[in-house]
Amino acid sequence: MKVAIASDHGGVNIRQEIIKLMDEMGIEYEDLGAECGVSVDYPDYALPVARKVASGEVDRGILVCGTGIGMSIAANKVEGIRCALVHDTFSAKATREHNDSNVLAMGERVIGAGLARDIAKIWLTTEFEGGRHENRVNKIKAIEQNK
Ligand SMILES: O=C(CO)[C@H](O)[C@H](O)[C@H](O)COP(=O)(O)O
Repeated sequence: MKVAIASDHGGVNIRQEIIKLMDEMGIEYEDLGAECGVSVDYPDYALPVARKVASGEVDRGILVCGTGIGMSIAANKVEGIRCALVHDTFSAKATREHNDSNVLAMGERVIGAGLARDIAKIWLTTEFEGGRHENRVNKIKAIEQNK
């Protein structure tokens, strides 16, 4: 699996923690910034990650900002992206099993690095269940295509 990861200035610490986790897990990743200590605009970081996931260049994306909200709103504007804003381990598992989410967003001003690490680990290792959930995800895809 290959993952693209990015944060704005509000999410640098959790991004570094998740990069450490992916190194430990042997997961290949592309780190798309932002540089530490510079104030940036989160859509400029959400978009490249979302586009790489949507095009199939990478399998998944992880985005971190202060709340995770701005990143998730921006990423979900890209066709094919199902970005889940997650701050608990139950949702991390459920959004993979039920929504087949392909981007994870978290907020560094909301949760600590330890919980973010647990969430990312679960999200990265949980499979989509398919079945009834596949029908529902297909309905989301149909909305995108105005069907
Ligand atoms: O997108 C956000 C809010 O929805 C993020 O939390 C940003 O990191 C935040 O808005 C950045 O705020 P700052 O005051 O410029 O640090």
